[in-house]
Amino acid sequence: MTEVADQAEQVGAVAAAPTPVEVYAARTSGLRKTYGDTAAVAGIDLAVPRGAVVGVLGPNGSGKTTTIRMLLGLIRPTAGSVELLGHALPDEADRVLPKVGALVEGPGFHPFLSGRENLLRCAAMEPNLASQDIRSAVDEALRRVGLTAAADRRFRGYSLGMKQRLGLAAALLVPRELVVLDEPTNGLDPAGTREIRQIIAELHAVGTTVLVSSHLLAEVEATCTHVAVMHRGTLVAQGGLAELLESGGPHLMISTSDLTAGLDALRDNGISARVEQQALRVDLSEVDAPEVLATLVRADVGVHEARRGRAGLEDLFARLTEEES
Ligand SMILES: Nc1ncnc2c1ncn2[C@@H]1O[C@H](COP(=O)(O)OP(=O)(O)OP(=O)(O)O)[C@@H](O)[C@H]1O
Repeated sequence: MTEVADQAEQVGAVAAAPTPVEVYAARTSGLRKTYGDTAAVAGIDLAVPRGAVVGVLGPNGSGKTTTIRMLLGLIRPTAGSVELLGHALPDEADRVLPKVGALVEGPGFHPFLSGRENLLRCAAMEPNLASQDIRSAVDEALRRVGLTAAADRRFRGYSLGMKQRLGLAAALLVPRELVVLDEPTNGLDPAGTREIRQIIAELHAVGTTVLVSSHLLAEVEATCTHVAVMHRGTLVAQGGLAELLESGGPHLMISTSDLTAGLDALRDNGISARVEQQALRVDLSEVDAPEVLATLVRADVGVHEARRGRAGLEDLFARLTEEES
């Protein structure tokens, strides 16, 4: 497992002077939540580096939402601790939560008020927003999520995607140091999904840390600098996306004149291979590329092209969360 914590600890050690806690926007230690006999989250040490865009991935029921709710102080952990922007939760919640924007399931908007009216109510509760700035902050947040035209319609009539956008607008009412988004693309069409990607990129560009849970691996691969993979309430991997993908191991994709003959030749020589996208795919963790090619040539299998590939996030995710059965 590639540990972000290790890297961050090293950064802290080299920098020496600043408080090491500043390396993280969020950190948990032994964080656990049980419901009866079910451990929704089974004691995790999550480390979210400042300035990163961290994608929290995991199959249904793996504990993503429960983790996010504990991070935001919405539910109380059974055990373990949470630190946000260097402050312990829940003791220092009042100090730190105004700096954290969040989009979590079921935002409590009023169904009979318009989107704008709902946001005005949210804005009035923001301690870091002066009353004379409320109107312009609401207008800007509505514009940013593409809701200006629908701003004066009742929330009750909003589509799921519009409700998501309004939740995001509430999270973005004031500049935040950390933005936490639970499944932000839920209910959005491809254009809406692209807009969320754009908003995350904008937040990242100004140094905001973003923690985003998602089922969409391609989305995470395109937007995130780091990933945390959850499975059955545990954290099975966390770290920089590039390093984690690298740890997935390189492979060779070979186009040949005869896939079946190629597959047989490799297997006869103890090299495991499979057919993928009309090519032979050979894992290079136990054999090197020249040996693979020499084996094919010896068996008189024509090699048209051979190129090294890296495991994608989908491969990595499948490997980490495969059921043992
Ligand atoms: N309030 C609760 N009472 C009982 N069990 C719960 C409660 N909340 C969550 N769980 C259980 O805890 C586990 C983790 O749920 P959680 O919602 O955190 O997973 P998730 O990864 O967010 O799933 P999904 O991707 O489906 O949203 C599941 O088995 C779920 O049924």
